[in-house]
Amino acid sequence: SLLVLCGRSPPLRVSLFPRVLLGELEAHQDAWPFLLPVDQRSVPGYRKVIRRPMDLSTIRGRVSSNQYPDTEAFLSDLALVLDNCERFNEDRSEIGRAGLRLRSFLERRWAQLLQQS
Ligand SMILES: Cn1cc(C(=O)NCCN)ccc1=O
Repeated sequence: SLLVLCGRSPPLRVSLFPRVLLGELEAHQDAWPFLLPVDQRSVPGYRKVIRRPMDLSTIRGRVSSNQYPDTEAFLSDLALVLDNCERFNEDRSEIGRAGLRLRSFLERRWAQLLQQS
């Protein structure tokens, strides 16, 4: 019926934006600190300071198993990765700088994708 044709779910290409963005983040040269969960045994203080650890492989698993109810839940896990990084690392450290550069890329790239929606 017409309702099916003008359904409220986002157009297919828009619903693929998270996968497009995640693939580019995983390939980004500044993603290396964020690809896997921080090893809490080898990073003193991490477990106490960071209450909700998050990383790109965990997000990839959730995307692949459709665990995100909406795009906002996906974006909020991405923000958590970078917020944790800013909380735990000095801005001028290697990892701190990588986090700031990756966040800048993420924000610019997401805005670009939205212009295509
Ligand atoms: C995001 N993040 C990563 C590390 C780390 O050591 N990652 C291993 C890189 N090979 C330490 C602190 C931190 O906030």
